[in-house]
Amino acid sequence: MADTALEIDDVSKRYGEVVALDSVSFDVRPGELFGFVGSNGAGKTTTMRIALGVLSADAGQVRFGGAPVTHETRSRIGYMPEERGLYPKMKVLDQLVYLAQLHGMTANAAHTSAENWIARLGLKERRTEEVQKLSLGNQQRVQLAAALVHDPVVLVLDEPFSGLDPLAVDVMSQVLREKAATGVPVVFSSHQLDLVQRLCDRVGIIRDGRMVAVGTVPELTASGASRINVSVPSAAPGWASGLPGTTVVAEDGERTVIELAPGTDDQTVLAAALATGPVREFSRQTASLSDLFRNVVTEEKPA
Ligand SMILES: Nc1ncnc2c1ncn2[C@@H]1O[C@H](COP(=O)(O)OP(=O)(O)OP(=O)(O)O)[C@@H](O)[C@H]1O
Repeated sequence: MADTALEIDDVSKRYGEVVALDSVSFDVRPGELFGFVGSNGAGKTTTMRIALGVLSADAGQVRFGGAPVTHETRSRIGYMPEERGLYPKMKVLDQLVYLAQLHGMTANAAHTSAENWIARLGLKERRTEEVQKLSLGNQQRVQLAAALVHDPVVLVLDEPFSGLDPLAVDVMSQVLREKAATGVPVVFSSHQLDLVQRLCDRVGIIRDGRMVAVGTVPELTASGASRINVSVPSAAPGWASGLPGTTVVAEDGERTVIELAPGTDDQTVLAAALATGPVREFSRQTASLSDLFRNVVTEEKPA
């Protein structure tokens, strides 16, 4: 089942009067790390639970490798639920071995895999401790191990980075990258947009149960306005005002931030800057997922 995509196709879900998902579609391609972002209550957990099959959709379909997700496929998904869900009194190693066997591994294979992930995730000294006695961050590492221990062909992780220290964030990031590099589609939700931008191949933004953007960050930010930072020490204040196709968004001492309307040639701005005297800095601001997110979640809703 390697090299197959996870497809969420036109999925809708209501909880009574609440429309949690309204025709949500996106796909997570083989080998891809896909970041799923949205405000609180936007519908991420609901989508992921439906993808896993622990919740049924009212309409639409989830497919893996082109076929609807079945009980068999489901057992090959690695899932990290938001509410977590380990057995608190079970010891780390026992728990992982048990979960791997539950997913169909032999006792030997389960043991080997559990020990591998324990080592990989820095849990060796904790392997015989009860999960409930671990710190939250370490519990989360165990939770990741639980999602990986049965060698899943798809990974669906609900906020795997929340509450992790920077070192654990690095470990988690590396593991997810490595897993994707083996051809597995990996989707995770997160509110840490800088991290999502750094780590993910593509992102999907959900708002009030509807997908409002799907693509790479450069694709999603390409059509919007871009900003440049200009530093002109000898310019008079207001030197940039009135340049066609531009808006001055900040002026702080010698530094001016100028927003270019789509299609505006930045060389016109450079020429105007040079006309004031020496130019110390002239650089484009990298478009950020945070800016894009703010724009799409605060836009007026379509009628
Ligand atoms: N069991 C439930 N019963 C009723 N409404 C629910 C239930 N679960 C979720 N909802 C509602 O469905 C919508 C989507 O919730 P969901 O948990 O999927 O959002 P989310 O994007 O994961 O949010 P968060 O970032 O806060 O985890 C919300 O309006 C939520 O209140």
